Amino acid sequence: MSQSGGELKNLWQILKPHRPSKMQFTVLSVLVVVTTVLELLIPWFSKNLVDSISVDGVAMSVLMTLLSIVLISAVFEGILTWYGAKTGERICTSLRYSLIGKLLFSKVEAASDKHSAEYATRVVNDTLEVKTVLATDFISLFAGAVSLVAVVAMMFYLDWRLTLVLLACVLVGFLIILPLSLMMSGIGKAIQAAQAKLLSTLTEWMRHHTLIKSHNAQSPLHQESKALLETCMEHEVRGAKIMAMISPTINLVLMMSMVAILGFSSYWMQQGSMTLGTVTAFLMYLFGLTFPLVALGAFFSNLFKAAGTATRLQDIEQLAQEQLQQGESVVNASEIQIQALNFERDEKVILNNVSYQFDGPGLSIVTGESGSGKSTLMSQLLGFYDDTKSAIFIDGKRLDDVDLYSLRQAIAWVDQEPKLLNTSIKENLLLGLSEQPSDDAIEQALEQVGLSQWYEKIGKDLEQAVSERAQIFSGGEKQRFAIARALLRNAKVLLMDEPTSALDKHNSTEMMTLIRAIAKERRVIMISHNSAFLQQDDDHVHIAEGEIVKSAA
Ligand SMILES: Nc1ncnc2c1ncn2[C@@H]1O[C@H](COP(=O)(O)OP(=O)(O)OP(=O)(O)O)[C@@H](O)[C@H]1O
Repeated sequence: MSQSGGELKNLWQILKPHRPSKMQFTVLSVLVVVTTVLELLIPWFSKNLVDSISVDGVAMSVLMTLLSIVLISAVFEGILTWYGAKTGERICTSLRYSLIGKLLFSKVEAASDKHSAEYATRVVNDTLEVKTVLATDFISLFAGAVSLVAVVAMMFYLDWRLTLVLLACVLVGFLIILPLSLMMSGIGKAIQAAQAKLLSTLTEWMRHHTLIKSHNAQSPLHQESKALLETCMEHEVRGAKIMAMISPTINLVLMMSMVAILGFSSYWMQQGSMTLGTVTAFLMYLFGLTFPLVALGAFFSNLFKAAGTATRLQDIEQLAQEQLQQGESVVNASEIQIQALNFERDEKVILNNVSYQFDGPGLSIVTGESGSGKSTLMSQLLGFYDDTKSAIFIDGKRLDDVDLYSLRQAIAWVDQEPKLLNTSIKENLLLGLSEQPSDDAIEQALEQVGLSQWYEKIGKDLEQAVSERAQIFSGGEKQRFAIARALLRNAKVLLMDEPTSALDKHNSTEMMTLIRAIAKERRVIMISHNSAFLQQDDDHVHIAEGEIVKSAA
């Protein structure tokens, strides 16, 4: 199969689950047929009108009928355009929703080789190409194809000689336009790739704005953006060049047709084998052909552009998905057992034959040198990696058989640099909660983590936006906020990755007091480089080169 053929097949596979219902398709077909029939009647009645004109005047009944048809036809055309666009928009929205779901439910490692902004570009921009084809071009093509067949039939009926002249011109035009449309496929793909690169780079720069400023990197990056913009422009200009060739070609075909038709018709009129009314109707039908021909040209060029993006969208459709809410529920997570766990990536052993057990409430401190595998071990407990699930048991149930949704309700992860979404304080705190706690319960959680003063300071306004760089928090406040988020979901186990790393001595001591208080009711597994925090009763796990070398309860 040719490359374009393969891409068209991919596009169909992507769109198939989102195609319109039978009902929508029927409504659309009826609208197309009615609109086309009405449009075909206009030249026919015009012919009757022209042929009825005499020195006595014009036949009023023919004139009134013609005016009524013109009005009704305009109304139907409006309804068809609106309904077609609505159907196309629905398909595009359904496709985007499905792609966003694939991204959100994908396995941790499935999407890790791409920059996140690149996926965002694909979902928003690549689907725009698909939407153009569906919401406008397809409907135009559908209506155009029906009217093309009908117009040609009417023309044959009016005068087959003139129709043959016209068809010969159209065939020549079509053969010129088709290869140009095929060229748009490759250009479409190149434009999408260049725009995705620009967007992901810009997102990255804005995310690390302070890093860039502090390193005086603005000018070189600004220059770099020029190269990216120029690549985008080059592809766009190539696309515009092709489009610039398509439109005049269509016009040229129409002009040639017009000259040929006028020449032949004046000859046949002088011969007496054709009336003025027939020529008028024929010219009106010819005018009516412009729309289907332009629609055909636009459809093919945009279709190949959309097909070019289909492979990129299929990458998202095919991301390995995680199945949540399947298997046995985790309720307490009071016993976490790791049995001979091995974790390897890129032929490198990261965790080697790790066995350990965490029971009930209390504090476990995981120490080890940088890169020894502490965070990797903790992330195994959330069931992110299929290949290690059989080595982990929660309350006696193998992680393979456990419902991951309930597991992640029971075990909360507090990152070293707590992640905050660019939304309100409240939405950040209640992330993923199905039952919304009251504002009082939120206030209590904030008080429990020592954020009462901070809460007063922000005017107790939970709807306040948390910007991406979260300037309303200090490092320690952000950590506490993330702990409050874990407490609000009533997690039974808290995994904390170096919660004191960004804090001074005073704040570290306060944070440890808070963690110890929380560990009275829950199991807290805390990664730390600082073994000075260890107290006699603590459970201490020391990792070196992916192996547990010392543990004490
Ligand atoms: N999914 C993965 N694919 C490839 N390598 C990985 C993966 N997960 C972890 N690693 C590698 O495993 C090693 C251990 O990383 P990890 O983050 O667990 O160390 P750490 O002990 O927590 O270090 P630090 O104290 O500096 O945070 C690193 O070299 C890391 O790159």
